[in-house]
Amino acid sequence: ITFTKSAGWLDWCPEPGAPRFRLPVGAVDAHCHVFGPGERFPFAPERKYTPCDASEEQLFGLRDRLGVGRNVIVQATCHGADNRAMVHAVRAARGRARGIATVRPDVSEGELRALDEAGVRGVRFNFLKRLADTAPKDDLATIAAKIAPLGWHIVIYFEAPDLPELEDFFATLPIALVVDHMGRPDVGRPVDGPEFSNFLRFAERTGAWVKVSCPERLSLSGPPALDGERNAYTDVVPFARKVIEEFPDQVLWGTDWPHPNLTDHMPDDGLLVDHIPHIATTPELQRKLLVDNPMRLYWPGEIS
Ligand SMILES: O=C(O)/C=C(\C=C(/O)C(=O)O)C(=O)O
Repeated sequence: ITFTKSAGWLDWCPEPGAPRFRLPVGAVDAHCHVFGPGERFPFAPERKYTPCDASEEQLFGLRDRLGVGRNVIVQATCHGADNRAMVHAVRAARGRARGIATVRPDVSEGELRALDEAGVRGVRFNFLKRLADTAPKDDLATIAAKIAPLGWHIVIYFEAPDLPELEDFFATLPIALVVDHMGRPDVGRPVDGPEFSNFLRFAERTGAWVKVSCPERLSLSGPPALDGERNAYTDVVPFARKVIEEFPDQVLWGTDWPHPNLTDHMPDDGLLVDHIPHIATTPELQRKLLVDNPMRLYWPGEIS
């Protein structure tokens, strides 16, 4: 089977620059994906975009180039609930990766146990209509109840305007929550305005973990060419810095490689690493963000 990439698709950066910021040993890229390869792991018929191929070998090549130690590989919506590509990549990492799956409410206990044995530690609920048809809340609650005995958590991907309608449902879920990309705030609004304050209150209320990832998705000021500064994405910095300083023990970082559905530019992953000291401004905050927090969530048995 061959697949044609969606119109306007941007491939990931083939030669990311070496980061100036040295990641601490054992740093975890807590949000990344693999795509296919399509001829081996076909993309789902119900997908809403068709990506390029992005294999585990290429992901691990980036990991090593950036100085990352481990990965959390999140099932991409283009694969629907067919987790084979993600599971293959997690297994290929030989203990240096965990997985986040997509499952349907009729998933069996045996299927969940097999995913757990492979290194999966959670499922993702996606609320972006451009990515997937969101399952009814009853189905999501069914999935949450099924995965709770495994000690898994739920990764939630939503946009800031949708939080008020979703917040009470999220608060009823009986297991830990991990929020993708800070809940996608509108960084054109004030960081101390009602919208982001509402998000911070939600994180406080639910104890949710927060990924301070994807400045390239959220920025209105854009990549370095426009800013002229190495750290770029300067308009996202206050939001990420605020989350890190409010919840230093509940934040995670990720590259989001291979960066699906970016339209105006493709980030240099080395630049995304150089963004870190601008948002986590001390070695202690960097260590929590990059090592301590993701290890506690994904490799609790390996914390020395
Ligand atoms: O990679 C991301 O986290 C963001 C996006 C896509 C997905 O997460 C996905 O398809 O699974 C997006 O915003 O298009």
